[in-house]
Amino acid sequence: MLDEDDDCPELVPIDTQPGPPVGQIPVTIITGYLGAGKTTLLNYILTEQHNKRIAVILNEFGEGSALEKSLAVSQAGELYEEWLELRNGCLCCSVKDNGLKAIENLMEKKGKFDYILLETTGLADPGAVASMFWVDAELGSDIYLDGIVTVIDAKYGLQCLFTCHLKSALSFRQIAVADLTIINKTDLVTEEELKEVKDTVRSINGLVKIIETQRSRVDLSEVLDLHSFDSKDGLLLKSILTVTFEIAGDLSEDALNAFIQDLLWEKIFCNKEGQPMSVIRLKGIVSFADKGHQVMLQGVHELYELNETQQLWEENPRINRLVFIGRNLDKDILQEKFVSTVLLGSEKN
Ligand SMILES: Nc1nc2c(ncn2[C@@H]2O[C@H](COP(=O)(O)OP(=O)(O)OP(=O)(O)O)[C@@H](O)[C@H]2O)c(=O)[nH]1
Ligand SMILES: [Zn+2]
Repeated sequence: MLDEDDDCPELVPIDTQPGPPVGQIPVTIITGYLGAGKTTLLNYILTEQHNKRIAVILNEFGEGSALEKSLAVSQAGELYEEWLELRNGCLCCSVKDNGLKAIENLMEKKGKFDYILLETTGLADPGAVASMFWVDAELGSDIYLDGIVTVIDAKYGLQCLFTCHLKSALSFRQIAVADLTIINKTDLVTEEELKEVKDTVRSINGLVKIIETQRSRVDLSEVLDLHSFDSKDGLLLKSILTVTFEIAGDLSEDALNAFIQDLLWEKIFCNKEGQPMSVIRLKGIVSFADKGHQVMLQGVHELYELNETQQLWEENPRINRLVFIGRNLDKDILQEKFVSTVLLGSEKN
């Protein structure tokens, strides 16, 4: 719950739960199927009275501009736009990784924001976007995920939820991971139809908060600063573990590929109970002996990539930092495998 004092732009959570560290910036992911009213919601939020500097990131695929994302920033009430050129690979990972990079770049240039709103494309899986923020929080990012808001078109949104395959899977996931659902365009449906939509949402996500709107007009306090993940380990993150370790030295690139493939593809690593480890998200900075630059490891489910970064190791100690998020992970076992098979200079190399 937040202080609503108008003279106080620095809103400080006063709850007693272990919240995010002071100074971290909340991100709200706004998702929902094509045309549900996401942009309408963002515009509404930006023009409402508030004392926040809000950065909005639009991850949309406009006509012919798939390689660019528009970035609009509301500062002291005025809206200006800045175009960031972002390299764009696959929909899920590159878009969100670049999204985060864009935020970081922008903060460097323009100073910090109080709040970030990220509109995903109507075709995005918000779960994958969200996992990006968990892993970056682990790596000490300035940004934390505040909540996932899913906008639903009351008239067309769920119409074919159980008939059209692609759409249903997406809409289903968007609702399943939501902390808040906004059933929008209530002007287009009858009471009965609205109730049906609400029941469907409820059946997919029994815990989610539901708000009904026209033109996405919501009370800002219902959307921002939800702190959905501060104490959420028991819900969405249930049984999902994070393992982080740091190992000094150089790695064998071939051995690292083999290790990752065993982990992500073959799933041959098990925890002490014999359950196979399952990785949802993987990220790291690693060192290869023949490379002066740091190498970034990025993985989402079965996909991963290793890319040389601009960052030189120079005189910095070469320390590999790895973060794994997933189920049945065991730090001791993972680290032992990693050190014995991937690290150069260990017995097997
Ligand atoms: N009748 C009605 N139309 C609405 C309402 N809210 C939004 N719209 C209209 O719905 C259309 C889509 O709204 P957007 O906000 O662009 O939807 P979006 O989710 O951002 O769409 P994409 O980014 O293309 O996925 C626009 O023409 C809006 O004017 C509403 O409550 N009622
Ligand atoms: Zn939009």
